[in-house]
Amino acid sequence: MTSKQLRQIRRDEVGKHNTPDDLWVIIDSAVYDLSRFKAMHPGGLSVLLDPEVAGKDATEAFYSLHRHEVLQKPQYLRLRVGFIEGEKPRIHNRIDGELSKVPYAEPTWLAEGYHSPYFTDGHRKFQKAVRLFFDTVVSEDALEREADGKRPSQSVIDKMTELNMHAMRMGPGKHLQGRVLMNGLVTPETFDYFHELIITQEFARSSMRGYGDGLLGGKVIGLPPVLNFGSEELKARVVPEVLEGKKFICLAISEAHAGSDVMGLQTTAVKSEDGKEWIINGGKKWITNGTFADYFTVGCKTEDGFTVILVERGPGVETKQIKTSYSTTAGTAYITFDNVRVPVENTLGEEGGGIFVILSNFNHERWVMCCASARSQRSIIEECLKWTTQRKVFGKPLHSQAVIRAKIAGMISRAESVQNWLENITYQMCNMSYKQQAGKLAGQIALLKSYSTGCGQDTARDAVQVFGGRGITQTGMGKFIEHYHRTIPFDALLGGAEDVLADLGVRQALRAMPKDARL
Ligand code: HEM
Repeated sequence: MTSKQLRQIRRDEVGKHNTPDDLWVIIDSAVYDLSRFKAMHPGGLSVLLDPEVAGKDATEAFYSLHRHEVLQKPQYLRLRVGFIEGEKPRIHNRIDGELSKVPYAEPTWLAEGYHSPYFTDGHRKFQKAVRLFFDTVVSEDALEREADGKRPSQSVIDKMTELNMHAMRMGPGKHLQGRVLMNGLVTPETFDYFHELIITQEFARSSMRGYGDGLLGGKVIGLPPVLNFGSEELKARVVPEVLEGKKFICLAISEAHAGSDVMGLQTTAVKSEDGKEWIINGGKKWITNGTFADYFTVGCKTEDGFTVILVERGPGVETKQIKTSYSTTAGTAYITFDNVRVPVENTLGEEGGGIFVILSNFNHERWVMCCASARSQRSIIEECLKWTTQRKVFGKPLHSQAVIRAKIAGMISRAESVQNWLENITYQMCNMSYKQQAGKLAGQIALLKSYSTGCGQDTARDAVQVFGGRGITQTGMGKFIEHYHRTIPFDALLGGAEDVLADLGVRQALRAMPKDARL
């Protein structure tokens, strides 16, 4: 039935349909005929026959138990028979491309009436376009792939290519030259780290963690060594097809034996007798996008120490799926290299200089993770504020409990502090060379990464308390809380474990201590 055929109905007329065989309810001004659906209702029959529900306005009861999206599903939309005379539905969830009006659901630079020293109107227009793109093109695929565990659809990757989004996700730089970015909303010369932050944060807003990584997270960390340390010939061959979403790349460093301890890696690369090839043997574990990658940026033990080499999928390369806390859409892999022969021209940076290649990659990688972490925490706050408003306990909204408000206060304070520190660091990045960033920001970024994922873990724990059993249920009201709580430990590991990073930040500070400083 189309909306044109829906009737205008008086409230007293609805009241007459209050029996098991003739059962209507009002939800947000719309009238639903549940007569045939009642037996299939996942929440059971008796709740629908309650005298406060059957033939009555059940808006409040409905929203304390269901997400708005339930009513948007075609099979339930069909139950709608009309609208109450003179009334219009008012309730909505996220509106495509629009900013949320829920307090703290947006960072202050986007919230009405607030100001920012960092973001311009150009950034705001860019954000609007990116959000609309994600809401209308990516979100649905994110939900579907997260559910079926398949990699993100090629159609989404291709649409991102049309906007040059894969290239923009690599940050500002030469790789943007000659490209039309976001239909011309920003030029390659003016694209800065704040634009990149916007893309990453809009991305994280989908709250589908496995999909987020599946949507070429491997490229964000695996391609920079090629861009920054590959030969011109290698770059000309590899970079365009990766930035066009035709081939996929991942970063393969961690192993079953070693993670943060990069120098303890055991995959070896030995030169062939004629010196023209590397022969690689070993295994890599927890490699994001590894199951579908065509290229692997591999950390190897070599005669001179540690060397990074680009390996192409071919004989001797085998990838197997690893099931982690999040969905297999991320393509997390266990990879084995069995006498894999690679031309020495695929060496990235100096032979034996791999640690420099990896370290120089870490700052940007961790900063990207901070962007995502700050945004994910905000989405959880939005969920908690909505839930505690619509959920009634002891006849009052859940937020009438001081303990609940105290938890939300902690969440807001953490998310705001992470975002504000992040914006400051981003501003420094915009005004520093890559080398200056390495010197001045490695410690700051490591500390922020450690701090933000720590905040995320606290927020996940508190959000579960706020949602109760729903916070550990994969469908229904708390589904995003369950997802966040299940996947947040991963954020705290990748790019360096929390404690290791915090320690790195302090060690960097100690290195910069003036020799003559005394109490
Ligand atoms: C158009 C009307 C309705 C539809 C389409 C509908 C649909 C659903 C669906 C799909 C669920 C599964 C939970 C989820 O995934 O969110 C559910 C659960 C439930 N529904 Fe409804 N429902 C409707 C009206 C109502 C009303 C009026 C009540 C009365 C209070 C009610 C009470 C419940 C309860 C108690 C549950 C179980 C909730 C839980 O497990 O937390 N439903 N409903």
